[in-house]
Amino acid sequence: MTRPQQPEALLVLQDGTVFKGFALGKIGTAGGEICFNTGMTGYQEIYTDPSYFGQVIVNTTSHIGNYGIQLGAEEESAGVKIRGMVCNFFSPTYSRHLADGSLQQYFEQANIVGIHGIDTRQLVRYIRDKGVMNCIISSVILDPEVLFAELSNVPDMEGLELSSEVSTQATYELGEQDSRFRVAVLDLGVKKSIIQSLADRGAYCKVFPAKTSFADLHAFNPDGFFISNGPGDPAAMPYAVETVKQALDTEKPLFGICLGHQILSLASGIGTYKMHNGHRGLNHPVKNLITGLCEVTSQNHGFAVKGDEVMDHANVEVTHINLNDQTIEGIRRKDKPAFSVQYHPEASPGPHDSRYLFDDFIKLMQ
Ligand SMILES: N[C@@H](CCC(=O)O)C(=O)O
Repeated sequence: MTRPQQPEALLVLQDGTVFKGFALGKIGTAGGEICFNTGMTGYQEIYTDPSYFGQVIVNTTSHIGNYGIQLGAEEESAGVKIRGMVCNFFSPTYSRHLADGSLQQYFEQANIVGIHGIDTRQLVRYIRDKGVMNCIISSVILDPEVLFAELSNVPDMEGLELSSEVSTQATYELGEQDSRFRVAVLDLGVKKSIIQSLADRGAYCKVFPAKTSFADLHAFNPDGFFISNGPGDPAAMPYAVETVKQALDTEKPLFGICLGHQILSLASGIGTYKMHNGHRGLNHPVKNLITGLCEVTSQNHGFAVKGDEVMDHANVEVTHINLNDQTIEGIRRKDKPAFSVQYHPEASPGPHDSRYLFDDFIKLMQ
């Protein structure tokens, strides 16, 4: 049996390096920041995580698509958020009785352009050494020079505010209305499983658009504030920093995850920076400095908070560090009931070692 001819595709990096492969998903052209995720599973949760908005994801696990997709259950938001996808082996067919369809159809419907047949080991080693950069994929422009010229239209992630593009437009509520705790969730690109993790612990959550004023959050009369994950550069979000500063003044508990951690840091006077390469995967070792225990964590971030500025801060203490590169993974305020982590305790996908952080937030509200 001969295999059907597959359409060709090109991947061009910002420094001009060209990779040749085959088209997947929608036939077209897409550019964004190229990032690699080392997770072995959970591709649909990754593609629908709003924190990946504007990024082209390289999956280092070699088989993608083989278990299909599930609508709802494995979506972290309403639909695909990544800009493009790169993998080694892409399976257009799938095998799982619970699946609702193929990843190929899912990407076609969401207009997601991808490329497969790429030696992702070579690609990842390359971008790991050179550092994060933009890229462009196309299955219609097959001249590398023409494609390279198109790359100049792809914006740099540094300085980019993206939360308002993925945040909810209208408020909504989750959980039981007569719950003991009311949580105001600032949606900077929140993952569904985070709100679910709060609701599962008895919190009645009201989710607000990214640019909601503090006065509107406060009018909900919350027992605590939650500042979500999300895409883009935290330094380009003075509006969220201002909201968090005012929330801190209430002396009510505040918990931030990933982008929310970076915003709490900025609101506390600690700067952020763009990393050489982000952390994206499901097995990043983190040490909890309070308990002395290590947790294996799910991560997705390209920015981080400045370690020296945390260490020198009179009112902020480091609670968690990354055991691979000693970057800051968690902080807490000494003078306020506020804490945050750079990684993703809700996992989805990933290990569940860090779910205790949601319990800690609930305890703080008690
Ligand atoms: N956009 C931020 C935060 C990501 C997140 O919240 O998941 C970063 O890349 O560092």
